[in-house]
Amino acid sequence: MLNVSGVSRSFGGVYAVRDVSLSVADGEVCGVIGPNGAGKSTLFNLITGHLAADHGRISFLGQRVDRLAPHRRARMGMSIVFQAARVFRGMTVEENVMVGAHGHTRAGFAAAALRLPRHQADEREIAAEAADALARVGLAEWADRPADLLPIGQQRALQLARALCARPRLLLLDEPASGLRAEERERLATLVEELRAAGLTILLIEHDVGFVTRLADRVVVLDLGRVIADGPPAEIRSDPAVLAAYLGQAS
Ligand SMILES: Nc1ncnc2c1ncn2[C@@H]1O[C@H](COP(=O)(O)OP(=O)(O)OP(=O)(O)O)[C@@H](O)[C@H]1O
Repeated sequence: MLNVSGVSRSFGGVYAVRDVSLSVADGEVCGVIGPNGAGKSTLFNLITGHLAADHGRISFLGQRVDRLAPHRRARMGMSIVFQAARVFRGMTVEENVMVGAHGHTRAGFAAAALRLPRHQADEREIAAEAADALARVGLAEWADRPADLLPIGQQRALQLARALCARPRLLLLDEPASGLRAEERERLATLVEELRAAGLTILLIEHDVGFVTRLADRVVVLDLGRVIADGPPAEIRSDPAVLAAYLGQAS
């Protein structure tokens, strides 16, 4: 579904991501881990289109996308949950999720924002989808409350519901567990497990190694911008190069 091939990106002559290749198969949960400064966020932004690569190719659903703007990649079915919780203030939880659905309706986001008549036919369909997505992430009873009153764990769940509303082929999660308390993290892990069981393809970039090795079918490890390991979680946990990279970090 996703193929990253020989991708590099440098800042001021220093490589943040260097000759990175990885692929994500249909229905797979792929985790990307690595110590601080390994290049995880840079790689994530290269895949979503928020950063341009200096070299290499990125293909999605068999089509080259590395020159496409983020919204074009989103239209093709990439849905992102950003690390920083972004909820629209002054909107309810349900309205926040409905925003995610406008990309694939006939009238589209502009018509929705301007409240054009043709948008109103879409509105019922979107509301039903939003309700469905909220139920999926366990937020159904919060639907009518102001989104900015939600605790951080539930704001993350709201973002997930918004991403699901866009009917993603590939869900991209940027450090979804960061800033969450233990029980919120546990709830999020359960949610990702449910999405995985439903067959969704997920790329998960994460600091928390335990979180990733629990959820991912395959784990790619970055260090100093390069891939140092790629394999099933059990193999990654005992890989000497991975242990050395994390030990180097701790010392
Ligand atoms: N916009 C930028 N300008 C200059 N240097 C950058 C920029 N973005 C990233 N870097 C550098 O690239 C390297 C990789 O950074 P990146 O944020 O991708 O790593 P990371 O694995 O996400 O780190 P962390 O876990 O700390 O978030 C770092 O050395 C960082 O300082």
